[in-house]
Amino acid sequence: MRVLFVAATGMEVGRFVLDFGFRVMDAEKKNVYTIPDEKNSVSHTLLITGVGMVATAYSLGKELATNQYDLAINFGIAGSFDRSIELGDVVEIIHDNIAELGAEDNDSFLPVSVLGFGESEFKATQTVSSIFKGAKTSSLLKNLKQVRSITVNTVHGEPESINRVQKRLNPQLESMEGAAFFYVCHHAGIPCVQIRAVSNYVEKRDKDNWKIGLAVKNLNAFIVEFINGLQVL
Ligand SMILES: O=C(O)c1cccc(C(=O)CC[C@H]2O[C@@H](n3cnc4c(=O)[nH]cnc43)[C@H](O)[C@@H]2O)c1
Repeated sequence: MRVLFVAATGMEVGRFVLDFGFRVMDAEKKNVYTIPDEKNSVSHTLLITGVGMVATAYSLGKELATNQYDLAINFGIAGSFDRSIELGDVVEIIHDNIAELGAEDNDSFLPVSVLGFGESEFKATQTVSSIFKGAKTSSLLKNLKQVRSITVNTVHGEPESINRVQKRLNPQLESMEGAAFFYVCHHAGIPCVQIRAVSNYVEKRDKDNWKIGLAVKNLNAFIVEFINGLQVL
């Protein structure tokens, strides 16, 4: 099984890279790390795309143009609108939306689907529980909360715009890459999942409230279990 791990920044993948010895194999591709297992039966690749939808679509499209994978997993940190999710919690995004893709029309927003120019809503095509169904795996891989997210170019940080997007789409999370990842995977026909750890609540911007360290630690613990779980499938 070939798995492509996709993250926006090196900051989000620290322990994961060290533990498994991912290495840059091609000097021309400094954002692509690989590690075959001893039996070469599972070949993992890690792609660091850069932050945002444009960087994600470019890097992922380029990688998938010349390589085949059985599964792609997008992982990173995210902001939460939903206060029942604790900072540091790891969740699975099963529905994502390119929230700003459309047109303003007086007081309403017309999504790109209504304009007749395509889709802005995407679903994960796999779930973690379906991947590990029937396998003896860590409890971290079980009972993962499934949530709905939006993907934005501008991180929400003002009460007025936060209220507006909550009224329109009622998202639980937001990131800057997730829906672009789903978009590319759908078009390339690659099964895809998205895992994120909550680093902050979506609120008036105050970086002192963010728990990036905790989110990255929990996210990496999850990914380590995910890779270990793949070995016993
Ligand atoms: O300094 C800032 O204001 C700031 C705002 C958003 C994100 C950052 C980062 O350093 C992380 C970028 C990375 O994290 C994801 N992320 C984390 N929290 C959020 C959020 O509340 N809304 C959207 N994206 C978020 C995002 O996917 C980026 O890849 C700094």
